[in-house]
Amino acid sequence: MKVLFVCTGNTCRSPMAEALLATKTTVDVDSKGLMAREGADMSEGTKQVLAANGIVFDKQASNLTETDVKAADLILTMTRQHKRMIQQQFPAAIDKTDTLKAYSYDAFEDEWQALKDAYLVFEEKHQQQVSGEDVPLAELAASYQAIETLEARLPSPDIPDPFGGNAAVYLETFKTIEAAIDQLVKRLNLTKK
Ligand SMILES: N[C@@H](Cc1ccc(OP(=O)(O)O)cc1)C(=O)O
Repeated sequence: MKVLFVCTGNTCRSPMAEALLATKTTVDVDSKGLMAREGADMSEGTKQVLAANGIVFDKQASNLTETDVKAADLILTMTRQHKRMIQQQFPAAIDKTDTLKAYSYDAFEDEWQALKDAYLVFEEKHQQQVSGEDVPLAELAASYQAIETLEARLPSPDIPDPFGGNAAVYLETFKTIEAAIDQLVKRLNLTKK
């Protein structure tokens, strides 16, 4: 199995994900950027946070190609925008592309289900009102409020770019990615090193 991580510059987030997965498991892994400067070194913050966590890793940035997309079994992006860009450029990759977080945490299943249920309740009340039934406005408002509350609680699947941030920002990004990678290892039942 081949896992491919994708971010913007291929100098911060996707190299961290690649380094972590390569250190923890025997799976075939690579990383690419969507707007990378070909040959660029990893950012200083990335080098430092990897070294501080005992990870020996080196990488030169490069851009995602059709060959990479074809060779990968699973393409995991750092944000929903990366996912959309890949799906636009390489429509054949749709079924094997997701954000790292949503895929690793199995798309936050419980939270999504609660939100779907809340939409159904709201839709039903709305339909009743449209078809002339006497639905109290407060009831309609309350079911809409429930949707907003659940949406606000839904964790974002995006991992923001630490580029230009200080060591604390890089460490936070590293921790977020490491937690997601640990989930990924469990979900895919990968062989640990
Ligand atoms: N591509 C630009 C900007 C950039 C760099 C890194 C970056 O972070 P990441 O590698 O996590 O996408 C985002 C954008 C550069 O190399 O300077």
